[in-house]
Formats: sequence, structure tokens, C-alpha cells
Amino acid sequence: MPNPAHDAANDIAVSIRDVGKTYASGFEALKHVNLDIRRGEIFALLGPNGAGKTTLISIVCGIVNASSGTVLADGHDIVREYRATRSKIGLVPQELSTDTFETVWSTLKFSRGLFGKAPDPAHLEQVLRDLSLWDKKDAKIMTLSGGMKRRVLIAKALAHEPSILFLDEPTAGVDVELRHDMWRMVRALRERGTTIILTTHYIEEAEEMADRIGVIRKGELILVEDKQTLMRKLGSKQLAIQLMSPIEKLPESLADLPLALSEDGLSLVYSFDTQADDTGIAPLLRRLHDQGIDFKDLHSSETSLEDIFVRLVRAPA
Ligand SMILES: Nc1ncnc2c1ncn2[C@@H]1O[C@H](COP(=O)(O)OP(=O)(O)OP(=O)(O)O)[C@@H](O)[C@H]1O
Repeated sequence: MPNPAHDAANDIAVSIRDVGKTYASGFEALKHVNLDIRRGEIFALLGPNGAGKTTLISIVCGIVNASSGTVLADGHDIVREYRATRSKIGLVPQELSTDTFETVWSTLKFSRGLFGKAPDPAHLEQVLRDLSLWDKKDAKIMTLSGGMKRRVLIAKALAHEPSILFLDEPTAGVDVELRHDMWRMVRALRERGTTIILTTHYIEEAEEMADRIGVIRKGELILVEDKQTLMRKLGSKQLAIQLMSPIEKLPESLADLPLALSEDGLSLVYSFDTQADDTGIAPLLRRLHDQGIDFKDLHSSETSLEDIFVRLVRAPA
């Protein structure tokens, strides 16, 4: 008989319970964070600078000790079973701290060995080929371009075949082409069953990649939501109506509508809920016509994840 409780636990790659971190300086970087990362998902952790993203990742990866709480990776406690859990986790850090005199190949080989994995040149070759690094395998890392070095960081994190991969700001400062390459690669990893957690400043990246999104602000996880649900819940659409001639103010008879007049009086912006069955646009246009307000153009736009994010992190605590 399958055990539902066991199966549910099995679906969780990382379980973070009541984790807090107070640095020696007395600064409380994380406050009671609770989060379950589901197996096989891409989870994006968003937050402004200093929100605690790197601290949280570093705790799960065993680089920083939590002041309170527990973390399970693949069902094992990251403190008590450090070696077992660490070998399941790959970390692509923000900063390049690779032994730059070493070749790409020996760096990967060494990294795999560190986690107690038997040599597997075929796996390392596959990783390098996937990252378009195969022809650089004998190059010293110091001779590579910044973009190539980033790829090496990812290759290094994958050398020991982790099932959970953390990427801390993976595409900060990289060009558009490399960013898109990385996105492709991350998706391919997910398709092979790897759980991915990434932090990013680029909302576009979360919008493009994530299955779920967590927003962290001042050490607190203020929201965890399915991306689609988040965009549906908090998103709104706007219809911009370009008028034929300017109006001074909105007629009183239209005051019941969510309409705003631009400063130059030449356009109206109508906001509507993306979840509503009826947008109300048809009656709006009829009422404008009845008021003698003619328009020459209409165009609609949707709130992006960026708008939603800015609203969330700016909201008073
Ligand atoms: N070793 C430390 N000692 C004291 N305070 C620290 C230490 N490391 C980080 N902090 C503080 O903890 C807070 C969270 O830092 P963290 O690096 O986790 O943020 P972040 O969300 O990753 O930011 P960024 O987006 O800038 O990388 C910051 O205010 C930072 O100054």
C-alpha cells in the first residue's frame, strides 16, 4: 500500500522549517523562514538587495549555519547528515572563486572527487558539451572570457550529478545570448529531473523560467505562489485610450469607472481585472461616445511580474 504521507514527503526536495539567521554583528538576516521546494520544479527567489537570498541559499548548502530551525534536503538533515545531503546539492555561486590556474577538465574532475563520487569522464564530457565548453576542456580557466568562466561555474556545480541545483544570480552581468543559453540549459536540467532554485534580480528571468516564485523582503518570506496564479491574482490589464481632442477633466457621469486622465488630457487609462469575466470595455466605449468623447486609438497592456514585484517589496511591512 502506498503511504500518502511518505509520498508527499517524497515530493519535497528541500524542506526549510522555521529557519532564522542572526549574524555575529547582531543583524537578523532571516526570520522564521518556512519553505518547501518541490521535486523537479524551478523555484525563483526574488528580493531586493540584502533581503537574505544568499544567506538562505548558503544555509541550505551548508556554507552558513542557521541560528535556528531545520533544513532537510532529500529528506535528510543538512547538519546531521552533511556529507550525504551536500553531495545531492550543486551550487552555482555569484562569485567566481575557481582555481584559475587549473584547466577546466581538472577543475571538474577535482570537484566531482570532493563529493566522493567515482570518476566518470563520460559524465564530465556530457556536462562540458551541454555547456558548449568541450573545446575548452584543456584551457586554463584564467584564459577564458567572463561568460565562459560562468559556464565553468555551472559545469563545476554539475560535476557530481546533484539532484538539487542552486543558482545564485546566474545571469547577473552576462550578455543576452549567454542568458538565453543558460535558460535553455536550466530547462534541460529540469526536464531530466533536477530541482532548480535560482535567485535573480531580473524579473524577466523569473517570469520566463519559474514554476513558482518566492518573494523575500527584509529576511521574511512574504509570498510563495505559483507563477501563473500570482500573475492572475495580482495582475491587471490597462487599456489606453488616445482621445481625438484633449479634455480638461473626466465628466462626473464617468466617475464610477476606474478611469484616469493623463496630465495633457489627451488619453484615458482604464484598468480592469484580468480575472473578471466581463472587462466592461464595450459599455465603457459606449459611454464615452454618449459623452461626446471621441478617440483615435486604443491599446492594452498587462501588468508584468515586475510591476507586481515592485508593489510587493515597496508595500509597508
Ligand atoms: N557575514 C555577515 N555578517 C553580517 N551581516 C551579513 C553577513 N552576510 C550578510 N549579511 C547581511 O545580511 C543581509 C542579507 O544578505 P544576503 O547576502 O543574504 O542578501 P541578498 O538578498 O542575497 O542580497 P543581494 O541581492 O545583494 O545578493 C544583508 O543586509 C547583509 O549585509
